[in-house]
Amino acid sequence: MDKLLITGGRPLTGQVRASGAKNAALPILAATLLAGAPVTLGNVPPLRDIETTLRLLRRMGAELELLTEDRVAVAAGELKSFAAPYDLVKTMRASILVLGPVLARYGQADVSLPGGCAIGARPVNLHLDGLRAMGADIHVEGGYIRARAKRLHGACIVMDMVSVTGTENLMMAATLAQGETLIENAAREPEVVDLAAFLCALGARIEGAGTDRIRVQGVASLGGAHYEVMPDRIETGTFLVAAAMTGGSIKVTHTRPDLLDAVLQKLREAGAQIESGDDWISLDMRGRRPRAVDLHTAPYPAFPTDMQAQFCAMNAIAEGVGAVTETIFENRFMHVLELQRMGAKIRIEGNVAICVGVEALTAAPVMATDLRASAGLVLAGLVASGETLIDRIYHLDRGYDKIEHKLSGLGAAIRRTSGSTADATSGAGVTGSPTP
Ligand SMILES: CC(=O)N[C@H]1[C@@H](OP(=O)(O)OP(=O)(O)OC[C@H]2O[C@@H](n3ccc(=O)[nH]c3=O)[C@H](O)[C@@H]2O)O[C@H](CO)[C@@H](O)[C@@H]1O
Ligand SMILES: C=C(OP(=O)(O)O)C(=O)O
Repeated sequence: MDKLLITGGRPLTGQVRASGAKNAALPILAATLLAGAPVTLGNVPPLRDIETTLRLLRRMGAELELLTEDRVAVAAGELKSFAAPYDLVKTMRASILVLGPVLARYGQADVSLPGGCAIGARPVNLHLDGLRAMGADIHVEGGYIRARAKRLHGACIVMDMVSVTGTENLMMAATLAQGETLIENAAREPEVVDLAAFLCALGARIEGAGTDRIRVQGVASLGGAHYEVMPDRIETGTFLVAAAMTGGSIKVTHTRPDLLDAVLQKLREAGAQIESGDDWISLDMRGRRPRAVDLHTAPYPAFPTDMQAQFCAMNAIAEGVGAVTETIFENRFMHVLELQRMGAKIRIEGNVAICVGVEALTAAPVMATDLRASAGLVLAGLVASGETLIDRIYHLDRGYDKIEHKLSGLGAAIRRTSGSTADATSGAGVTGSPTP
């Protein structure tokens, strides 16, 4: 099993390119199942989750061609299977995103329940309730969601909670439903907007994406298109926090500053000097230690839960006391236990992690428990004295494109080790390329 070995203490400097957004590419790939003609996608990040999705699409009968590392052609003319089996779904919750498209287009879908995971229970009741309101007959048996419908019809759906993939599933299903669907209390995340733009490029009629009220007029069929996936705001934010923690100065290119307002505001509070242009963000700490920040996670445009672990790592070595409140997932502080092992002074009170910053962390062997917890540990390793060994980095590979290459390009001492040996060359074992 691969691990990351990091020697802390080097300020990050230089320029790094953001990859395409995992959380936009996953629903867009699922949406290709709605397309009646071939689709090509660009800026698709080469990640483990993308590989899994491509495997799932191929298993269902889609024809895939990897044009370059980040460009893929998908022809999903006629599927031969309407099932998303457990062996693929168990590794990636986003597989639930095939439910809406397949049901809408083929009138049947059998999707394995994704189950709980390290960050919380993550039920899918809102997805199922919304599809039922659109006329689907849905049973959950043997761990599978079995959904049937002659043709979905439009409905007015008020979502009890803001759900990103819930909104995406219902919006995709509504594109081929009979009549109008109104989704109230919809997620406003930029990835929902990117998916809507892709669906509109296929011929869907969607208004209001990016607001909490999305209106979809169903059409009889969708065509094909070429589409470029938006940049990854969470990867961008992760690099910026890494620079802030190490007292560095970096520029992230091919990104979207307008999508990171809440994150940039907290970095400014921490003492970072930030500048931005249309597609770049620069951060300069001028060698200073960051100040601890208070924050609350909440749906977009508020502070993203997917950046919470990285800010916990920053608070761990910051000056002062910072309180981080997690309001989205009930169990998203797994990284705190590992940070404590590196000397962080953090205590958890309910859904708040209160951190008294220490001057330095010390390296320790630590265990990655989920995707962003892993990112938090990588950042801690970049500032800890000594060599930090991070185990179970397959979580990290789900969502970060060649993170060790990108960080070493910024001057970090980080390398991947394979299997039981801890002496592999830098970057060995990168599993980034999608292999459909
Ligand atoms: C692939 C993808 O885009 N993943 C993102 C998506 O996950 P995901 O879409 O799974 O997260 P949701 O927005 O659905 O979850 C928000 C909250 O709603 C609850 N809930 C959700 C659905 C449901 O049917 N019932 C229910 O109770 C969840 O348990 C959670 O407490 O949004 C999360 C919140 O921004 C991010 O952390 C994930 O990175
Ligand atoms: C929780 C995340 O992803 P997923 O919903 O795919 O588990 C994430 O990207 O931080």
